[in-house]
Amino acid sequence: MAESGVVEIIGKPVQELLLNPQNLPKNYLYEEGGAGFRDALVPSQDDECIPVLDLHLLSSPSAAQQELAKLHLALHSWGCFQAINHGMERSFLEKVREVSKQFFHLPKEEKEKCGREPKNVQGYGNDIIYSANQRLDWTDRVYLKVLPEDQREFKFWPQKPDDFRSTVLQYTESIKLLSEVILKAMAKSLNLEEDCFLNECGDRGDTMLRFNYYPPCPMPDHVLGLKTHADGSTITFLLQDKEVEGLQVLKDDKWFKVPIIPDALVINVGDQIEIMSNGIFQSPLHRAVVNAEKERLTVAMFFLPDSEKEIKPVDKLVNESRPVLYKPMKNYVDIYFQNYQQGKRAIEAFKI
Ligand SMILES: O=C(O)CCC(=O)C(=O)O
Ligand SMILES: [Fe+2]
Repeated sequence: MAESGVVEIIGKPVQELLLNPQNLPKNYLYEEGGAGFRDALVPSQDDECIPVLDLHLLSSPSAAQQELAKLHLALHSWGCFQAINHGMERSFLEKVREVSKQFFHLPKEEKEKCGREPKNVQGYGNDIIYSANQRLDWTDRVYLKVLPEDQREFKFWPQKPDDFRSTVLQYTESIKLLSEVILKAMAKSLNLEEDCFLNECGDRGDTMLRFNYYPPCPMPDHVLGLKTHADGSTITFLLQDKEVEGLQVLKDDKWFKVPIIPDALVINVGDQIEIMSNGIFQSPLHRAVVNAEKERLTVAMFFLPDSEKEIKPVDKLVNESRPVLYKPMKNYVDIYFQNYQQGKRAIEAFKI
C-alpha cells in the first residue's frame, strides 16, 4: 500500500471535479490520446469476437467436452469470455446495478459516511495516490472485501439505499458459486484434477467487490476511466453497464471493444491464474474508456488465493517442452497495487 511514513493525499471524487470541468487536474489527461482511445476495433468476424460461452452447457455431461475446448481456447487466446446462461435472473442483475447507481447519486455527505481511509482500498473513494505525477482514473468507486465472511468491515459498506447490503450479500453468494464452477472447468480443460485450482487457492482467500462509477467526461479522448491494466486476481467477474460500452481488451496488440450482451458476465483470467497455468491462460490487458454524455457503472468481483498460499505454476503443467515460466510468490496483491498505480505490470517481476 502507500509507503509507510508518507501521508497519503486523498483525491477529490470525480463527481466533484465535474463541477469545474474547465479545470481538470493534469493527472487525468493523456496529451497523446487523440481520438485513439475510442477507436478500438469493433469485432466484425466471429474469430475477432470475445468468445461467448454457455455456462449451462459447460456443466452438462453431454456437451461439456466441446464447451471445455472452447473455454481453453478462449482463455489461451483472449484471456476472457462473456458468460451467458449462468443462472442469475435478469431482474436480479438489474437490482445490483440499480442499488449501486442509487448510491453514487446520493449527496456527498451521505457517500462520505463510508469513505475510504488513507492507505486502505476499502470504502467509497478513488485511486490511492502514491506519487504526485501518478495518472488518475476517471472513476469513483466503492471497494469492499466481501469474503471471507468474518472479515467484512461494514463501516465501509453503504448504508443507503436500504437494500444495498442484502443485494450485495446475495450477489456475492451467487458469484462465489459460479467462480467454483469456472475454476473447476478451467482445471478440467487443462486435463488437471477439477479441484486443482481451488486447492491451490485455499478456502480463506479474499474476495473483493468493486463498484466502478464513471461519470460523463468532458474530454473523453484524453481521459481513461480505468488505465490499461491486467487484474491481480485469479479470476474476475464483471457485470457491465447494460447500455453504455466502455471496456476494451488488448489482443495481438490491437484494442477490441467488449460488446454489451444483455445479462452476460464478462469473466477474465487474472495474473495469478496466468502463473498457476504456467502461461497457458493469459491475463489480458484491458482498460475502460469514458463517455462525454453518459455515466457508466460496472461491478467487478475479484477472487484471490489465501495470502498464506504459495502461488506457482502447477507441476503437471511444467515439462520439457514447457519449462517453468514464473517464480513462486505469496501475497501477490500487495506488490500488484504499487505497480498498478505506476502503470506497470507486477507479473513481469515474476517471469523467469
Ligand atoms: O469497468 C470496466 O469496464 C472494467 C473494470 C475493470 O477492469 C476492473 O475493475 O478491474
Ligand atoms: Fe480490470
